[in-house]
Amino acid sequence: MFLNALLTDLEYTLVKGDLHKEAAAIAYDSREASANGVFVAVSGFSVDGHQYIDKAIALGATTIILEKDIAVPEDVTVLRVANTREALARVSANFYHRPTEQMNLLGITGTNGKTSTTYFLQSIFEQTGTSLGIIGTIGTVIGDKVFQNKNTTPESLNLQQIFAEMIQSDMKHCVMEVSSHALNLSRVAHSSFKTGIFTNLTPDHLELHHTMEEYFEAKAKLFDMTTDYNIINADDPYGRRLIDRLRDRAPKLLTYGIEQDTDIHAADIHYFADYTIYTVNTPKGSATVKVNLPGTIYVYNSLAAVATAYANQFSLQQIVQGIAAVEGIKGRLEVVYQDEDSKIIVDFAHTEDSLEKALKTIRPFAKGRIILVFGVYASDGESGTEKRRAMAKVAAACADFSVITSDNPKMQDNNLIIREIVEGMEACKGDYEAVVDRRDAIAFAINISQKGDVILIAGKGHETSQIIGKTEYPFNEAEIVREIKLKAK
Ligand SMILES: CC(=O)N[C@H]1[C@@H](OP(=O)(O)OP(=O)(O)OC[C@H]2O[C@@H](n3ccc(=O)[nH]c3=O)[C@H](O)[C@@H]2O)O[C@H](CO)[C@@H](O)[C@@H]1O[C@H](C)C(=O)N[C@@H](C)C(=O)N[C@H](CCC(=O)O)C(=O)O
Repeated sequence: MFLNALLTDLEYTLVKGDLHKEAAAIAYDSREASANGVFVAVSGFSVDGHQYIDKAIALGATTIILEKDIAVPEDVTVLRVANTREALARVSANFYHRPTEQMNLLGITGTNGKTSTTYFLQSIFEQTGTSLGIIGTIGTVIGDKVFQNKNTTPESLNLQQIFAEMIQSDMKHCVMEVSSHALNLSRVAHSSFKTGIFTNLTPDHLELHHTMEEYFEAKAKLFDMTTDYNIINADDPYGRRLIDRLRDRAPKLLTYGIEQDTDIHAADIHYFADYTIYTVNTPKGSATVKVNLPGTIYVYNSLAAVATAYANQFSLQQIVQGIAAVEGIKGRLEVVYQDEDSKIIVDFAHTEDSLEKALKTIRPFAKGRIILVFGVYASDGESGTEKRRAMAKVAAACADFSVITSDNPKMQDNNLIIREIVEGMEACKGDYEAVVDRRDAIAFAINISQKGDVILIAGKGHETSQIIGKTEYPFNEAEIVREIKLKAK
């Protein structure tokens, strides 16, 4: 592509150089720079990309987009912009010929429920033989091809490349989990969303957003980017604020919920240990929905999928068939071991709200005690301490016994993290044991369990690693449980 075409709709100042030249590739990491390419210098959280401009030039970059006053060699074109992350999104979309303008892009945001909603949706789309691409926590899915992303919502350059690959594979529909980080850091800028979906908002990522208000405003940005529908959970207090904001403006608003009077409404809900049945009422009629996952959480997540599929013109029959066809979701209240005496469940719950909901879902069907294995993943600043205490409070209130352990301590002081959870537990007079090594903690929980007990291992869900320091160790909880059980026989 020619550089001047790449710069279409980008606001910039030409510091020096020629625009009538080739722009063969784009890089935001100097180590990925290549011949005749464009290097976009990003001021990061840990380092400043501007200091790697020389390295990018050495690897062949001939155009630099920057936001600071930096001296760059003569023969290189230099463009200055106000925000390089935003510029990266613009040139990346241009480079891949604005793929989202040719597709039906659905964006889901909210603290919890994003991943399972994408899985319900994928199954509904499959009912009509329509393939739906997925970008999210579990990775990117393009037909049979599945690969991991560094982030839940990838950086704009990677994202536009994924969209282009979807278009090339004739995949015209894509559902994407849109994180608040992505919205704040322009990763999804210049992507055209047909539909935006809001699940809920509870405390998380406050090390980046500082306050719930900032976190909410980050999420709310998605609903200024949509063209066809905004789909909102009306039972969530932040959802109701969004509804008030979006009610009298385009695009169309579709609400869902159980408690409030909503467009897509669940009633007559029957909960069972492994599944849930409810009636969904829509403006076009009612149907019975069977969700093969227990608890209110999955009523909400399946409702989000019902509303989205409804907005996308699927029939109620296709919708209920699609939801019933989902047998389970990896790491979402996943029963990884069960015999006559015991049940062991792995779940991604890693916020106080999701942990409480998971424990309350299990409680009515537990014949014995609930033994919870959990930790709190590394997070910076004061919100870390608050979160550790809050998680301990939930554990003390909703589980019978807790095994406090590690969850991706990364570079943080793991003993401090565990000590603060223990302090929270002591303050609430919870029954607990601290076992630093997560594998030992799981073994301990299994060892003390008695007939009828349910063990919930919370935090990692589908994840298959434990990050200690800078090293990522393999850690597959389903396999670990089976190994421990096998040894015990
Ligand atoms: C806090 C945060 O979001 N950081 C993201 C950010 O990194 P950064 O800007 O701090 O990068 P940096 O290391 O300071 O480097 C700055 C620039 O210098 C460049 N560089 C660096 C070294 C070098 O030799 N040459 C070079 O050019 C880097 O490529 C970068 O462009 O931009 C990177 C590129 O997009 C992201 O991968 C990175 O995500 C990190 C890994 C991360 O952990 N992010 C989390 C907090 C996150 O985004 N989570 C959300 C939500 C999760 C969920 O709830 O599901 C997500 O979407 O994943």
